Amino acid sequence: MKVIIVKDKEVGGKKAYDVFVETLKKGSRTFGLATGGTPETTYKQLVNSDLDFTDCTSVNLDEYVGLTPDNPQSYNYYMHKHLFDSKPFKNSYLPDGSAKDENEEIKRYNNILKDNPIDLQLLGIGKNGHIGFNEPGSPIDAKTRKVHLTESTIAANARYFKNKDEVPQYAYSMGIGSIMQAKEILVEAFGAEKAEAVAKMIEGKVSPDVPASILQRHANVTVIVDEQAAKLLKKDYK
Ligand SMILES: O=P(O)(O)OC[C@H]1O[C@](O)(CO)[C@@H](O)[C@@H]1O
Repeated sequence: MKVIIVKDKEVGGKKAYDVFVETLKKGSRTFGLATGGTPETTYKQLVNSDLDFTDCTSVNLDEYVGLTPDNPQSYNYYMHKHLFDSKPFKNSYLPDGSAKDENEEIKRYNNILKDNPIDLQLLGIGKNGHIGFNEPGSPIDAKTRKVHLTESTIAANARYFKNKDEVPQYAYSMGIGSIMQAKEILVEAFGAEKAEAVAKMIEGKVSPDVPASILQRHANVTVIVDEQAAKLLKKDYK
């Protein structure tokens, strides 16, 4: 893993932007995208740049089950607000939280992933080490599936809802197996509350108990963390 420690999330967003520029130069055209607070500074950099994604495809990691794409708490809405409305892609795919037939929706999304191998996958990390919505204990070879969110994730994401009870209990998430298929992976983590998960991801034992630790087995991972999120790392990454 290549570890880059930056002062704060603003600088982190700029470094992530550089990774996007480099990978576009190499010919990357399919991007796996994440939501949540973490990638916001990255999307801000992309939006304020002259990069053009109109010949690119995006495939998002996850979506809440039960939310329609026009629901302001849905990840579909988030992506339009933070990226797609300013930087449209040729094709943008997200799981459809309002799909009537859940099994069909999962099949549809796995076919999308088969047809659109990801060049660069952007990831955040949950406080409990989740990537996408792959909570601790998730199988490491899983494809897209419906997952039950943990209390820790529901509590963390409640800040986007009126109250905790409004947070959906289930989500569709790309599995760890699908994430590991990406040619290149970029993980971002900012803030002290991510420090423990970051240390376990980079320096801990590889274990399904910390889904992000599986990334140690991927050949091309860059991690961008701010000083707070890096504070429990033992090795020197300068
Ligand atoms: O970036 P946040 O809001 O701290 O969330 C951590 C991660 O959990 C998720 O929200 C789960 O999908 C990711 O998208 C995100 O990067």
